[in-house]
Order: sequence, then C-alpha cells, then structure tokens
Amino acid sequence: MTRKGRAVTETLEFQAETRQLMQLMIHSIYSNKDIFLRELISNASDALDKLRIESLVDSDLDVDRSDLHVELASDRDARTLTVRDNGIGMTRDEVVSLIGTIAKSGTAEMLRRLRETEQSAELIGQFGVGFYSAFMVADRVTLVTRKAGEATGTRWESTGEGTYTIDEVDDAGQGTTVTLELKPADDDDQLYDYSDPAVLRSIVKKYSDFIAWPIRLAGAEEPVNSMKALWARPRSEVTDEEYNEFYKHVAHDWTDPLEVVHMKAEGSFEYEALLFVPARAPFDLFTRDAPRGVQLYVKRVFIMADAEALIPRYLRFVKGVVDAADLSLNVSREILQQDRQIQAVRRRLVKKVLGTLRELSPEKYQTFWAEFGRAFKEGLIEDPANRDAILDLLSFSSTAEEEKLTTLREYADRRPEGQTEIYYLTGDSRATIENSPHLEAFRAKGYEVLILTDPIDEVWVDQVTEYDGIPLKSVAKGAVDLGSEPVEPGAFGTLLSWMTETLAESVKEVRLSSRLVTSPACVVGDADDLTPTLEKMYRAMGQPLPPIKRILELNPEHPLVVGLRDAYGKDADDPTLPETAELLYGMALLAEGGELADPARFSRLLAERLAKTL
Ligand SMILES: Nc1ncnc2c1ncn2[C@@H]1O[C@H](COP(=O)(O)OP(=O)(O)OP(=O)(O)O)[C@@H](O)[C@H]1O
Repeated sequence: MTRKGRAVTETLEFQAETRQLMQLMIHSIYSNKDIFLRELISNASDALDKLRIESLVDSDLDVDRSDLHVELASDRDARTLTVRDNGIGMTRDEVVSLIGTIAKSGTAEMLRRLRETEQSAELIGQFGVGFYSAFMVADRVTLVTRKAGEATGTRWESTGEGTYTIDEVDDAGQGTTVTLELKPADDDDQLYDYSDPAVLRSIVKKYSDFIAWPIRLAGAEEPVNSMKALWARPRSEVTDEEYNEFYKHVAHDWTDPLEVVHMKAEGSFEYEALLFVPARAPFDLFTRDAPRGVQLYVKRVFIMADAEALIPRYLRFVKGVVDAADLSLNVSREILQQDRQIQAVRRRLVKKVLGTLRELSPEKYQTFWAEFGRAFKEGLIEDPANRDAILDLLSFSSTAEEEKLTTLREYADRRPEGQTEIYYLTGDSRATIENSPHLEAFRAKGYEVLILTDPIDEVWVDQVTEYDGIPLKSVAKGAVDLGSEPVEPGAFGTLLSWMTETLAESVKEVRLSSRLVTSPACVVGDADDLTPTLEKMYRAMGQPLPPIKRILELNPEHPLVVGLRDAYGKDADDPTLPETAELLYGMALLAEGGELADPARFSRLLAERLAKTL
C-alpha cells in the first residue's frame, strides 16, 4: 500500500488452514526435503508457460520474452538460495490470495482427515502444498514478484509462523524471485546443503530434467536440465523414475503413478500422449469443480492445463500430456470442444486408457478400483459407446462372499444352471441390503445377488439393461420368476383386493409374492419405477415428482398373512384389521431400510398391539 509515495509494510495473518498446513510442513512430515526445489521450479515453469501464452493472446503486453528461464543462485556464506523466474508474476492481491490462503475447496475436510489419520504425509501429498514446502528447508522465505504488464512489484516475507508481511517494491524485475534463508544442513535429517551448486544440480537432474524451460545455475550458460520432452522419447529410453517425476510435475501429486500410458499416433493428425493413472484419488474427485483433463501441448509448447475436451469426465483422474502437431497455438477451449480431430483423439485415448486398465495386474486393478471405481462407473452413463468395455472393468460386492468383489464375468460364469439373469439390489449399505426381505427366495435358491450401494448405482442400473446378453435385473422390481410355480391369488383373492383398497394411499397394489421365504411382506417397484433412493435424490435436487406408489407383496406361507386372511374371512368389518394391514406395510418398509411416513403412528399402533399380548 502506498501513501504519498511511501511504501507501507502490512502484516497479515495466514488463514487458519494455511497455518496448520505450514506447521505440518515445517515439522516435517516428509523425510525427503529435496522436493521443495522441485515444487519451486514447477511453479516457476508454470509461470513461464503462462507468460508465453499471455503474450500470445495480448501482443501489446509489455514483457521481455527473449530469454525465459529459471535461475538458481546460492550464497554459501549467507546460506541463501534464490529461485528466480522471469515469468508471469503475481499482483499484490494474487500474492495474498494465492500464497497467503489455500483457496482450494475441501481444505477443511482435508485437515480433519489429516488430524484423524496416521498417514498425514500421504494425505497431504494429495493436497499438494507446493510453495509452502520451502519452509521445510528455510527459516525465512522472501518472495518478490511483479505481474507482467504492471509497473510495481510486491514483496512477501514470512518465517512461516502465523503471519507474513506484504510490501510494495519499485524496482522488481520481470517475474518472481523466491529467496530462502536456509536452515543449517543436517544430513541425518535429510536436510542437505542447498547452497551447494553440486547439490542443486543433482536435485534438478533428478526431479526436473524434463522441464521445458532452461534451468540455469547463476553465472552458467548451460542449462542443468536436458529439457527433453519425455513424451517425445521412445518408451524404451525413459526410466520409471523419469516417468514418476514427470507425473508428479503434471499431476501435482507426491506419489508415484499406478500406470503409464505412452503412445504416439501417426497419420493425418499426429500427436503424442503420455498419460498416467494415479495411485491415489485426489480429495476433490467428487467436487463439482474438480479439475479434469490433461495438459495440451502443440509441438512441445504448453498450451493449456486441464484440456477437458481430451478426456471424458468419468476418466477425470487420468493425468498427463497430449502433444498435437497440427493445432494452432491459439486454439481455445471452445474450438477444442468442437474439433472433429480432437474428438477422434479423445476416442483413441479413451480406448487406450480402458485397454490399459484391462491389462492391470490384479493388485494394481484393486488399487485402481478402490480409488477411482466410483468415478469410473459414471462412464456407464456418460460413454455408452464404450459401455461393454466399462462393464468388464467393474467390480461389485455380492451376496456370494463378504470380503471379495466380483466382476460381472465372474458372476456370469458362476451362475448355477437355470439362472438366466444377473440379479442386483441397490440400497444404502451392505447390511440393509443383506437383510432385505427381497433377497430371501434368491438366497434359498442359491442365486447370487450383486450389492450396489453407491448413489451412482441407482442411476446407471436404469440405463444398462444387460451384460453380454444376460439381462440385469433388480430383485426389488417387477415380478420375479425363479422357476417355481406362478403364484395365483387363490384363497387370498378377497384379502388382496380389500388390502389394495385399504392401503390405496400408500401402495398401488397388494399381491402375493414369490420372493419371500421367512418375512411376511415386502415392498417392490414396477420394472420401470424409480427406486426410493433415486426418488429421494431427485426430490433433493428439487425435481418435481408425482408421489410414487410401490407394490406390497405378501408371503402366503407366513402365519401373519394367513391369520389376517382368516380374520378377514370371519369378520370383514373388524375395526382392527385396517390397522393390521397398515402395520404389515410399515414392517415391510422397515425391513428394507426404508422410512415410514408416520413413525409415531406406527409405534403407537404397535405398542397397543403388544400391550394386548401381555
Ligand atoms: N513463481 C511463481 N510465479 C507466478 N505465480 C506463482 C509462482 N509460484 C506460485 N505462484 C502462484 O501461487 C499459486 C500457489 O502455488 P503453490 O505452489 O502453493 O500451489 P500450486 O502450484 O497451485 O499447486 P500445488 O500445491 O499442487 O503445487 C500457484 O498456483 C500460482 O498461481
């Protein structure tokens, strides 16, 4: 802030979450401190990319593009290290919002989980604390920056303990300079001497070799990094370690990827792609604005991050780079979305990723499924063209074995003779589903039922009707045909029509069931009815829906049902009978984990009945 030409230093407080994250950093949950340099260089490289793009878009922007680079300067006596770039820089407000706070959604949730678990290092890795990692090796960090096109710069300084200061600087150069006052080296603590050029050189080689901008040690002409685009090199010449480091750079992740997809397409539209399946889901995988897409390059030049046109939403966890030979450097997101060639690239990439997932070792597949399965299932709705391939990659809990998941193929192959359908039941939890009366006859027959508990399951089962020619069928919907004699109303006819009338406000029909063995009743839907969970979801989203009535099915073998029939036959006007019908319906709802419309009334009726038995 400047008043009458004099710069005033402002002291500001870190946001509470930022403070907590920084404390975690400083008290070093990472054993490997070297990576602070990778983070600072990564930021510098991003800033150079941004400057290049900005100056393409705005040709009047007053910047020097002649020698874009990153410089590392150290002073062994003063024990300082400076990381400088002549990139895009930041305005004062950006410094405050980008460096002083962590604006990412989900921060609070993330910190809660950090506090609750032992694996803070791994969790914090998902979050990426980039710039703050400087405090692992420095007692004080000073950042001087000037936004491209602006005259004055900003100085930010902090010891990482609660507050930072902000100043105005008149003579700031182009870009950003980060100066670290280094902590004393302590080899035992993997805190090396980062003022030693040899140490810096080896860290750059190890973690940042592929960075596309020259990284130079002060005073030297030659860049330390080779600047070779990793994706342009043949697969056989790239080491796993190089892939891993590159992945961490593009994905802002701290863990090694699960799998690498490296491909080159020749022909009318040439491109190279280097994609990664991460080993861990980011904490914001399911937030609405979760970043999605891969980086787009054109002939080795970075064009944009998160090019969503290249990867469908259900594969949003895939990270990496696509480098296309024949696109304009000015290509926009809108143009990409409509470009037929880009659509063809996307189809190819999807096929390649699905193929890679299919080839994963069982251990890796398990990791993939545990981390990304829920997001991946969205593909059943989003990408009907690849539905079969997606179905083949799904895993399900089932009634067959508690611990083990099953694929549809395995399920289909295990089916006993006579079972012509694949059965499933959706619900909130394994426990409610397992105890649901709908399963009884399937159990008795030895038929396995898939247990679907993710909200997305409710949605896709509506659209996917078969797997490999075998119909998929909900055990809670429609009529079931388990090969037994069809149930005829027979002696129950009058009871059923009376109950249908009595419960007309709640159900559309009362009929006999062929799926019950031990329970007296259950509630089922018609084949094309919404399930109660889906109905609740739609209503929560504000969708107007007419009331949805389901069907009450009675077990003609159950003493309660038989007793009710006989009582009705004896005295159809008995005033307690409608209440019995209501109780029966309530019990059926409770048994499937459903909600009663009027729980207080239900429990009063039940209490009255119980009192009579004492
Ligand atoms: N050298 C720099 N030049 C310009 N802007 C920078 C620079 N360093 C950091 N920033 C800005 O500050 C933001 C926060 O940086 P930080 O390293 O904390 O996180 P990040 O790079 O966004 O992501 P991650 O935490 O995953 O590394 C960056 O996104 C960028 O906008």
